Amino acid sequence: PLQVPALGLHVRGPAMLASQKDFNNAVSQVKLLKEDPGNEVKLKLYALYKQATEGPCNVPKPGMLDFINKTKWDAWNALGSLSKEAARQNYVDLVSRLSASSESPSPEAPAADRKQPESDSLVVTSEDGITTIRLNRPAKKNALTTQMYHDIIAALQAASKDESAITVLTGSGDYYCSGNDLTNFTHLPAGGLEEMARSAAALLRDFVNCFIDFPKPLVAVVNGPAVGISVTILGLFDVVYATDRASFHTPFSHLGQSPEGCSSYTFPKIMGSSKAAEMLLFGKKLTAQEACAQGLVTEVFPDGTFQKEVWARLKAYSKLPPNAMRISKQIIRNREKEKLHAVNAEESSVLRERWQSDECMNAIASFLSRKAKL
Ligand SMILES: CCCCC/C=C/CC(=O)SCCNC(=O)CCNC(=O)[C@H](O)C(C)(C)COP(=O)(O)OP(=O)(O)OC[C@H]1O[C@@H](n2cnc3c(N)ncnc32)[C@H](O)[C@@H]1OP(=O)(O)O
Repeated sequence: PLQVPALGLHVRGPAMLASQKDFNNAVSQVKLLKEDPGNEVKLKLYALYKQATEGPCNVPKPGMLDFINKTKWDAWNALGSLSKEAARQNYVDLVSRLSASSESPSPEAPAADRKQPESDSLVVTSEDGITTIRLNRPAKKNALTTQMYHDIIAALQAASKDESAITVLTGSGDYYCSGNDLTNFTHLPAGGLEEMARSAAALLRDFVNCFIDFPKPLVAVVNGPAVGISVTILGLFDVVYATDRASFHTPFSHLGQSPEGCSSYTFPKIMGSSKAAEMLLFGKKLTAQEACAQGLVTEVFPDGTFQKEVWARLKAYSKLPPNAMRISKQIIRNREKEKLHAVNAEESSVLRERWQSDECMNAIASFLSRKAKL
């Protein structure tokens, strides 16, 4: 069979083509799927549906800022001159594969061990004197949604007042965090791009302020690669433990953006101005060992023993007198606080402008249409 490269679909001979009735049934079946098939598959379904019902893409390309319609248009347009009949067949085949996989149980794990369905993108637990805030969107590499920024703020505020001695931020799955969820920029409010940038800058400022003001020892347990804001705020943690699988990447220029999380101030202080510039201007990705050598990471552990070693150490530290730890942190942090708040305000206001720039819009559109990866 011929391949339609962008979507990996097959074109069959006429004898095997699905009827209109099969197609109508498949359209109804999609609504009954038990599991959300994810955006990429939904985009395929959309494109095939349009091709099957209207033929090759025949509408003007939406504007650059109209992310969602432009992504849909790209998917439809990528089907080129695929015939309506072949598109119908591919749609039916895809729905039948989706229905089969949503009905059969996952073979990976025995029932007793299987992970419960994710109900929440952030999980907060308190045990052994440690409050753990866990980013829990492993399928999206723990990218931070707008709701997660709000939830992390609330979790930090609660942790600052709870009984625990130490607070930890970590991630579920193979990533620590892939930074800001780039689809946050596609939900344009009534006030348009300007209003989106204004409210995102206000939220960013509140979010970073919570890290600046956090009164107890704050530890990052970096369980895998870290990108963007999840890297920059590490400069506001007290201790950063990383697996040797972790990497540290701040691709702000690639995204038409600029540094946040006070990194324009903390990174040059931590690693010197030229190493900081290589990361923040040129997006140089550091290995865990490099980040440790440059002072951003406290200690690197082999991935195989990472969790065991780190948690054993944190449990021991959590038994130290909590007031002494708080007071020591205050002395270390207090003389810097005013400066950090000023830096945060400036970075947030520069980003507010950046988010409205063509450079930024183009970079995000490019990610969303999956033409580019870091
Ligand atoms: C209040 C607002 C404050 C804003 C503060 C600003 C912060 C700035 C930043 O944080 S800049 C950094 C932004 N992050 C990125 O640019 C990372 C983008 N992601 C990638 O480049 C890659 O996904 C990867 C390198 C992290 C991982 O690549 P890999 O091939 O291993 O995995 P996938 O690409 O297939 O990813 C799996 C699914 O996860 C989705 N995803 C990953 N990261 C993000 C993200 N940052 N935003 C949105 N979605 C993300 C990816 O799209 C895949 O989803 P799918 O399975 O539905 O396709």
